[in-house]
Amino acid sequence: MPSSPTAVSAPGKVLLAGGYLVLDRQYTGLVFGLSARINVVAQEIRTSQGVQLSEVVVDSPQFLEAQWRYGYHLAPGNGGFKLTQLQVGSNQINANPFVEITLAYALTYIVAAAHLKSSHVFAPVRLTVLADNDYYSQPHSSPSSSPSHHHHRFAKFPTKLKDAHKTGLGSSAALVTALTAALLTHYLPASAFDLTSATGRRVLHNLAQAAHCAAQGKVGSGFDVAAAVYGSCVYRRFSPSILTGLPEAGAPGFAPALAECVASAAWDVEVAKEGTVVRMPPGVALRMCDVDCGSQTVGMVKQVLRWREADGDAARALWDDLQARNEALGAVLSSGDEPKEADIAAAVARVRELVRNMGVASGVPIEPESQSALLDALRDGVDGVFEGVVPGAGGFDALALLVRDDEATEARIKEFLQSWSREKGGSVRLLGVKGEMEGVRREGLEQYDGWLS
Ligand SMILES: Nc1ncnc2c1ncn2[C@@H]1O[C@H](COP(=O)(O)OP(=O)(O)OP(=O)(O)O)[C@@H](O)[C@H]1O
Ligand SMILES: C[C@@](O)(CCOP(=O)(O)O)CC(=O)O
Repeated sequence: MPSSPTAVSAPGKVLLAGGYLVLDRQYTGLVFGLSARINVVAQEIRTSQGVQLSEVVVDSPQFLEAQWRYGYHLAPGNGGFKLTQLQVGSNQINANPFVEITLAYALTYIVAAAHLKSSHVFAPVRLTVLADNDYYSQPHSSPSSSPSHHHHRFAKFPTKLKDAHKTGLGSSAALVTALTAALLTHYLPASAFDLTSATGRRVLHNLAQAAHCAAQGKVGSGFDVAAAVYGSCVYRRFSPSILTGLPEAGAPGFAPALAECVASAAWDVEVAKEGTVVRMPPGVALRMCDVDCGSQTVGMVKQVLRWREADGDAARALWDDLQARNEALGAVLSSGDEPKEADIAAAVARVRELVRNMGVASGVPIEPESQSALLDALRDGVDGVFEGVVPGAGGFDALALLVRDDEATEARIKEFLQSWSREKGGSVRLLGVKGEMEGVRREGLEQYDGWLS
């Protein structure tokens, strides 16, 4: 009997306050999960009786040529599973390192940590990835223009995934987290992995962080994976040294090292969400704007860290002040009494001020002038917009706004952004996403009608 399909989803992220600081364990980030989710459905592939296949198929049916098929085998010297991408039709192989590395990590972990025999055979599986449309800024067959009932939530994009313009909501972290969660839930008994338990989430978090760092080729703060697992939180990063001894997937010793790493007590990450540590007050929404003006700055993190190194005491004083203002913003948002709109606006403005100072001091366009002008115009010209920031690393790509949570405000923002885009050139657009508290979760299958083959 094939097992029944398993569906999970993980949210996107926005770092409302704490960009750069959160790279250092002495500081924290104010992280919000977003209502845009990446869903993964795991289904057993039926094979003819007696036929055994070591195969995993990953499909992203919203995009062109987005299927990745892998065979896998155990690598010698306890190296865990090594994957080999198989050609699909006559198409050139297009690698997806986030998918490939996550599969290698999750399958290896399942065998190594669940004490399965190393000769363990997995029933072949198909994983279908469905992402909420706001992760990508391409025009698409929107729900209203698509009469077919099964396209009501997930759009078809007329591009390959590599050509899709991402909006920066953390698709890779949500993907890695949801894929890992789907595989662990699908292959392990509930007694060995339970997504809803604190232990299950810790295993998922540690494994997804390790896989995401390997796929990215660098160790960031990891706030995006934390948001995908835990949802909105105050985040203090893990010490990067936890990952330094880990061999590459497939290299000798990888399997036991991964199991040990995931279970290690050295994970010193702190995720605070109990009580009212992080939340949006009633009547307030966190909204995102996509700023698609084409300019991008690379190396921002390096340059800010270089300034911090060089400026020593002055930089430390600025970061300490900014941390206090970030915490004050968190406190205003989560205070038991309903905060006044003016208090929210003032707390965000105080954060913005020091972020701008950090940008000037480091020479990095964290809140570039064009973004300052847009934020000021929204705040001063649109009723219901309290304040906003350039989130995360800053730059030209996005804005996060704190606004009154009603349709009239939403309509005013949209209208304002249309005329702003017309007058200034470029394209600024309000996304549909809102801040949301919940992290990874199991999903029912009904919402994927028409997408599962
Ligand atoms: N729908 C999807 N199906 C399969 N893989 C996906 C999908 N969406 C994203 N990915 C993977 O994630 C990668 C994009 O990750 P990247 O970290 O560059 O962007 P992001 O996480 O969305 O943005 P940011 O890090 O700026 O928040 C893609 O190249 C692909 O490997
Ligand atoms: C600059 C940094 O603190 C935030 C980057 O955030 P984003 O990718 O711009 O959302 C880097 C990090 O936390 O890994």
